[in-house]
Parts: sequence; C-alpha cells; structure tokens
Amino acid sequence: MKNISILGSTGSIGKQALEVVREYPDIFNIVALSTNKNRRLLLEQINEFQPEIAVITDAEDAAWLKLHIQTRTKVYNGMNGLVEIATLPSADIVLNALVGSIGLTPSYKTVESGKTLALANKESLVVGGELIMNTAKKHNVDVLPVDSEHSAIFQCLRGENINSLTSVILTASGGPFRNLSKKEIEFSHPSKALKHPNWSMGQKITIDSATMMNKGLEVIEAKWLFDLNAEQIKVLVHPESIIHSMVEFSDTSVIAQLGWPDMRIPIQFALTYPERIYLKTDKLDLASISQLNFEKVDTKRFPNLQLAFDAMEKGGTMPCVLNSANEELVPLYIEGIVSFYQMSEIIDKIMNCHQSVTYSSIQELQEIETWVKRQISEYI
Ligand SMILES: NC(=O)C1=CN([C@@H]2O[C@H](COP(=O)(O)OP(=O)(O)OC[C@H]3O[C@@H](n4cnc5c(N)ncnc54)[C@H](OP(=O)(O)O)[C@@H]3O)[C@@H](O)[C@H]2O)C=CC1
Ligand SMILES: CC(=O)[C@@H](O)[C@H](O)COP(=O)(O)O
Ligand SMILES: [Mn+2]
Repeated sequence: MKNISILGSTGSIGKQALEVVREYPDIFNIVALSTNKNRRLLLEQINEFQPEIAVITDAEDAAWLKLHIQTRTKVYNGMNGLVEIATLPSADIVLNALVGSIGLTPSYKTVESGKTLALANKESLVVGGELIMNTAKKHNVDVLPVDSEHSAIFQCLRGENINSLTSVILTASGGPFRNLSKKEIEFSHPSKALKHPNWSMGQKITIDSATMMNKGLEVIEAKWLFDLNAEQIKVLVHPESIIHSMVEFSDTSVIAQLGWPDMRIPIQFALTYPERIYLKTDKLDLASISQLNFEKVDTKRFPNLQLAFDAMEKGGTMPCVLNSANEELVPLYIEGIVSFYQMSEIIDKIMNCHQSVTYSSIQELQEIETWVKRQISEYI
C-alpha cells in the first residue's frame, strides 16, 4: 500500500489523481488533501478518502470544514498547512498539483523531509530548480515528473546511458492560436485562449499553452529534471499531442513516448513508479489517428517561448522574474486588462530591468516576486 498526499486535490491534476486512486483501493491510500477555496469539494473528498489531514487556505474555511467533516481528519490552513502535508510522516509520496509558485515551498519541504516528490507543479522548478534538485540529491530522493512531456522523457531515458543523450525534443500542441496571424491572435478574445485543442486543464496552464509560455516553463523544467544545457533542449510543434516528447542519442536514434492526451497516464506512472498498472481506458489507436504532423516553432508569433530560453540562459534569479511576471499577467489577460502581446512586452521589460544573481534561499526568491508585482502594478 502506498500512502499518498495530494497538494491541490481539487484542481484538474488533483481530481484526475483521485480518479486513479479510486480505481485501486488496494494499492493507494490517501493521507492528505488540500484546496485553495473549494471547501465543498474538499469536504466530499475528505468524506470519501478519510485522509489524516486536510488543508484549506483561509482560516474561516478551515473552521467551516471542522464543523462539517464526519471523519477524524485534522484540518489546517495556509502555508503552514501545506508544509504539514509536505512533511507528513506517514506519506510515501507527495503529489504537488498546486498551480503557481505557491508550490515552491511545499516542493522544497517534501524533498528536504526525504519524501518522493511527484511533481506536476512545474513553476516550483522554474523558480527554484537548483535549490529543489540539490536538496533532493542531498537527501537521495526522487523527483518524479508528472508533466506529460517530462514523464515521456523520463520513460524514454529508462535504462539508457545518459552520456549518449544528445537532446530532448519537447513536443508542443501549438495551442488554440497555432494557425492564426499575429494580428488575429492579438484581437482574439481570451475565451478562445481558454479552449485548448487537446487537453482539459486548469485556467492558468491553458493560457500558458496559448502563449507557449507553458513550453517555455517546460524547457526550464527539463533543464533541472534531466540536468541539460540550452543546446540540448529542442521544441517541436506536434498538433495532435500524441507523441508526448522524444529523446535523441549520439547514434541519431530517437525514442518517443506516445499515448492519448490523458493526464491519468503520467499521473499513474509517477504514483506507481517503477511499476506500471493497468489503466482502464481505450488503447492508443494509431490507425484511427492516421497521421501525425510536425512543424517548426514560430517565436515571432509566440515570443514567450524565446523569453523563457533567454531567462534560462541568464540563469540565477531570471527564471523567477519570468515566472512571476507571467503569473501576475495571466489573470489580467483573462480579465481583458492586458492584451496577448502586452504580456510578452511587459515580461521582456521587467526581465531587462533585473540583474540576475545567484540565490540560496526561498526568501530571496520571494523578495524578487514582490519586486516583480510592484513593477507590474506600475505598468498597468
Ligand atoms: N492540468 C493539467 O492537465 C496539467 C497541469 N500541469 C501543471 O500542474 C499544476 C496544476 O495544474 P492544474 O491542475 O491544471 O491547476 P488547477 O488550477 O486546476 O488546480 C490547482 C490546485 O491548486 C489549488 N491552489 C491554487 N492556488 C492556490 C493557493 N494560492 N494556495 C493553495 N492552493 C492553491 C487549487 O485550489 P482551488 O480548487 O480552490 O482553486 C487547486 O486545488 C500546474 O503547475 C500546471 O502547470 C502540468 C501538466 C498538465
Ligand atoms: C498535458 C500537459 O502536459 C500540458 O503541459 C500540455 O502539454 C499543454 O499543451 P501545450 O503543448 O499546448 O503546451
Ligand atoms: Mn506539459
């Protein structure tokens, strides 16, 4: 039996993880769950899975939960609660399915306490990849990718000699605006950006896919997970999202991982690693798909991807600046306060105002996030 804690159990990844768990009550046991605001769904999840602890952001919501739960679950709130989840002694594995850099401290605390981290929250690695991976190494713990591309790369690299790896090829759907001109993209309503062609996901990552910032964040995520340099990371547009990513070796061989666009596959792989389980779903049917297509990336129409490569090359605190500017701007885009390309322009300007430095603590990164927020409020 594997004891699993889920940070962000009410979100898209969190709910799909619980679907996997529900299918296998003999394999998985849930010990912790959390939400930001969705107290009703968390209450349902608590009553169904009876975790040891549950966490919600606001103290008032925590009091409401305590009144309503029918289990012995302890209820906590805020960041202290998320850290309780990350360090809960009974957990074997912590699935971080939070969205945004709020996930950084819980990711860090998970590996620091010697627990396996199943990581969906890519922003943790973008902002504090060096700190998290060094801490994981020090405590000899695995960081298992949940993000579909990184899970694919991880699966392709199993049993391979890493010294023969020449590059990883991250596939990108191209998002809902793949075939539109710059003008058409700029004047498309944000509701169009919220309709991903292949995946059903939370709002923030869906917008990131439309701007291709998602792929940029994934480039930085890949750097840290697989210890790569910029030249080793390539991006290829693949509109069907059937090949989830590929790896290329020194003999020019390329290995790919394929599957339907269904996050339960990488989620279950991380939760059961190194074993695989039977997933009750349709098998991949390549004949029905009939063809797979590939295109070059156009960073003129999707400048966020280039900004992410730039931030990665600058290193140090620059990816934190990129990420926090993006996190601030995405909700403003959804609300119609900034346009599609204003997002890239503002991120670029803020990056240009920042002198990248090395960091050694989460607090230093949080100070930079505060600075970025101030900068954004000056632009808006
Ligand atoms: N969805 C997908 O298919 C994929 C997602 N990812 C990555 O996984 C992560 C999660 O994505 P996704 O599931 O789509 O996101 P969602 O927005 O659907 O869910 C996020 C979860 O985190 C909680 N949360 C949000 N903000 C806070 C906060 N400030 N404090 C505490 N909890 C918070 C949410 O609570 P509440 O319900 O109250 O909002 C929810 O439980 C992201 O980093 C994303 O990039 C990667 C690959 C695929
Ligand atoms: C499912 C997943 O891992 C997402 O990150 C997905 O890849 C987003 O699609 P894009 O390729 O459009 O960014
Ligand atoms: Mn992905």
